[in-house]
Amino acid sequence: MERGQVVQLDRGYPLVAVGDGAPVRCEHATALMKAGDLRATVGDRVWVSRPADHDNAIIERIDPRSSSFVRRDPAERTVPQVLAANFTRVIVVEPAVQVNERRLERELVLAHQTGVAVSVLLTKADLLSGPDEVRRLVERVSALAGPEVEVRAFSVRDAAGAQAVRSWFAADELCVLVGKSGVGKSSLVNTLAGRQVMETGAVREADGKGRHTTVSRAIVQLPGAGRVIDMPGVRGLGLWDALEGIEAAFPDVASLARACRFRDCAHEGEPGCAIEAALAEGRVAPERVASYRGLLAEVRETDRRREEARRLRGEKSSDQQRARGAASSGRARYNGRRTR
Ligand SMILES: Nc1nc2c(ncn2[C@@H]2O[C@H](COP(=O)(O)OP(=O)(O)OP(=O)(O)O)[C@@H](O)[C@H]2O)c(=O)[nH]1
Ligand SMILES: [Zn+2]
Repeated sequence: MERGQVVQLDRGYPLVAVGDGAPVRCEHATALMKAGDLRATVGDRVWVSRPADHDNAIIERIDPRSSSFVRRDPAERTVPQVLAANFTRVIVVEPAVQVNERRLERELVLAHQTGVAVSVLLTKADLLSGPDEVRRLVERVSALAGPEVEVRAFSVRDAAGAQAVRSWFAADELCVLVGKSGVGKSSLVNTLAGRQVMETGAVREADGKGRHTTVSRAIVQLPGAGRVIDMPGVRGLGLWDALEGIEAAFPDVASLARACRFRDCAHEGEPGCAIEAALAEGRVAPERVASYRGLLAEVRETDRRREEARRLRGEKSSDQQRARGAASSGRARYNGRRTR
C-alpha cells in the first residue's frame, strides 16, 4: 500500500495525491464502508492500493485526523459530516460590507471546535469608504471574535493588503477557508496563487437552490508558501458536538457561565445564574447572550435527536457515543470542558 492525501473532492471519486505523480481517482474499500461507513474527506491521509485489474485505485485505510471541520449533515439531522481534515488553521471569511454577526458567531463556533488556530478575513474592503471605516470594522469584529482570533481586512484590489494576509499561509500550514458563497474565497486563493486556480463569480453553476461558484473542495498549493482548502459556499452550518466551540467563541459569556451556582445551569432563570445577573446589571450584551443560548439549545437538540436515533437502532451507551464524538471532533475533551 502507498500513503497519500485526498487533494480534491467533487461529485466523482476522491482524488488522492500519491508520491510525486499526478493525483489518482480512488474508490473506497468495501471493508472501510462497512466499518462505520467511513468516507475520506479532503485533507485525509489515506493508504491506497492499486489493483492491476482495476481502473481506480482503492482507499484501504484512513489515518486518524489531527483536526476536522464537522457540521451536522444538512440532509440528515442525526449524523455528522466532515468537510475537511488535517488542516492547521481555519479562516472565517465574511464580506466587509454588511458583516452578518449571527452567521459569523456560528462560523466561529464551528472553527473553534476544530481546536486549531482561528482567523477572520473581511473581504472586499475596497467597498468601504476608506481606511478609517476599515479600521473601525476590524476593531468591531475583533471585539466580537475575542483576543485569540486575528482579524484582517483584504481586497483583491490592494496588493499591500494581500501581503499582510500571507503570514497565515506559511509553508507548513494547511488553511481552510469557510464562508458563504460569493464572499470572495476563490478570489483570495487566486490572488495568493498569482494565477487563476479557482473559478470565481464570473462562471457560475446553477444548482436549483442557489448559485455555487466552486463545485469541489480542493487543496491548492500556493507558490513559495503553504496550502489552502477552498470550500464551496457551505449553506447550512448546523452545529454538531460543539460545546467547546461555543465556549471558545463566546469567551465573554462563557467566563460568566463558570460563575453560575449550578454547573449545569441552563441560564434560563435558575437561582444564582451569573449570566442573568450580568444581564440585569448591563455587563453583557443581550444579543450575545441570546446567541449563546440559541447555539447551546441547538447542540442540546441535536444531542437529543442522536440519542433518539440511537435508541431506535437499539444502541445504548451514550458515554461510548460521546467518547467517539470527541474523537471525531478532533478536540481533546474532559468532562465537557475545553482542556486547552
Ligand atoms: N469589489 C470586490 N469584489 C470582489 C473582491 N473579491 C471578490 N470579489 C467579487 O465577488 C464575487 C465572488 O467572488 P468569489 O471569489 O467567486 O467568491 P467565493 O467565496 O469563492 O464563492 P463560492 O466559490 O461560490 O463559495 C466575484 O464577482 C468577485 O469578482 C474584492 O476584494 N473586492
Ligand atoms: Zn447560569
